[in-house]
Amino acid sequence: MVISHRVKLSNTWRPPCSVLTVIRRLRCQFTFSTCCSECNDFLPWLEHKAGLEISSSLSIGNSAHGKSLVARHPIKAGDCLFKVPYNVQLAPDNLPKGIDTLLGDNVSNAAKVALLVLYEQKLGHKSEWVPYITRLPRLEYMHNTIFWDENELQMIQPSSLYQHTIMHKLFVEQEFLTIKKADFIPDVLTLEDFKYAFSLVTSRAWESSRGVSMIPFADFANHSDLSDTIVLSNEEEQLSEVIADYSYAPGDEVLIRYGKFSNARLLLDFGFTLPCNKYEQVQVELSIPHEDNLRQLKLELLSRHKMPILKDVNGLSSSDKSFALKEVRGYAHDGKGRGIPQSIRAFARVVCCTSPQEMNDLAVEAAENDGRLARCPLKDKSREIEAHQFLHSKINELIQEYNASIKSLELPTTLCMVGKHDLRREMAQCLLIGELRVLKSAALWLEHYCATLLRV
Ligand SMILES: C[S@@+](CC[C@H](N)C(=O)[O-])C[C@H]1O[C@@H](n2cnc3c(N)ncnc32)[C@H](O)[C@@H]1O
Repeated sequence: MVISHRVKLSNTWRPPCSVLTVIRRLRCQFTFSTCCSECNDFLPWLEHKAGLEISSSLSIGNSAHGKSLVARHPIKAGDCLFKVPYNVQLAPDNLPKGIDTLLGDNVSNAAKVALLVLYEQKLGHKSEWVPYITRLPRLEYMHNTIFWDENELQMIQPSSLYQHTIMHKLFVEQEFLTIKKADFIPDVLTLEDFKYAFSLVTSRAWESSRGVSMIPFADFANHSDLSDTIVLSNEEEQLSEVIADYSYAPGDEVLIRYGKFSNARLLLDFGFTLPCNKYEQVQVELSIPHEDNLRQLKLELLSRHKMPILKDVNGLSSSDKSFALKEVRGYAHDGKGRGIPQSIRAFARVVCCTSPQEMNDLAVEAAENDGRLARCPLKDKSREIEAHQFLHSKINELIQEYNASIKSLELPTTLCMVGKHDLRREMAQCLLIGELRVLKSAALWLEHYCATLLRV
């Protein structure tokens, strides 16, 4: 049995039974869902297609987050919630053979499944998947940042999600062009149709041995960062399944965890954010200043020690390096504990070197240890403080930027800011507030670290 993962795309940064506290159980289980009467015939249809029972304990409901899975009967931890065989999942090999062969490896599996969704939609009532296809959310209910207009995207400008959305858009456009070139696509198919289908895939599909699959029924489950319930792939029995980690009363919504995803990832791929996301993280980019005389030497030193720097959009080396920061909780007085990642501290130590001799000392120290550069505190305490103050100042700059953006989102809305835009503004606020929380925790940790060094 293996854990199923959400779809990974190569161009985007990416990054699904344990005991939880009673509070977590409450937050995971007791969300409000009502019965979805127009979905009553869905499970019987899928079970008939699969030729076996998929779930005896769940039904499809309506919740604040669209459709949902709801306990029909009391469920105990360890019970199987559902089993969906591979033969009723939509994967690239469901595409008509000619199309699949023509596309070959030229496009991603996600793009192939998107094409499959469009193909089945086009078949209308002739599609064998019609009960599923017609229950997929409509475009107006989707808020993945790929659908945000330029004004909306400006709201998340301080976040790396802004840049990732641009890259993601380019990627999807490229996939669309490749498919168009294969020449079997009717001209009426637009990029907008394709973006919609592609986003349905990123927000509902899972990776499996069949590539990428949409798993009907399973994909009505909503996400909670506090849930430990994940989708498993049973390769032996050729099915995807979910086992209950908690007990549920009839009417409780069953929430699963799509992955340990930050709000940036949730917003890009799924079109929503979580307040106080347990897996919040922020991407921080640092660079070696162009005016630094030792810049070239530093870049060479970093690349010799496998700390590659980012490539810019033209594929050229820039001097930026991106680091993922997670919330730092608490500060151990001895400076130990999780703190901020060693990799960003190491980078700061290199950036702050002021002579080739200092850089050489770092290289020698790396060779004498595990080969990784600048992982130990600098012997010269004041230089160690300087490196961490450099980080602190960069993080503080970001904090100012985030504060200003959050403040601007609090301004009274203009008359045209209604509905969809308000929702996206709230999501932007939620994203920035979460990332700001992470940045502030890192700044506090750095302040403690420097203050401790000054005392000893
Ligand atoms: C796999 S589908 C889940 C079923 C979906 N609610 C539906 O109506 O079909 C994922 C989508 O559900 C919504 N969703 C899931 N969990 C959510 C949450 N915790 N908060 C807000 N929206 C959520 C998002 O729109 C997301 O793209």
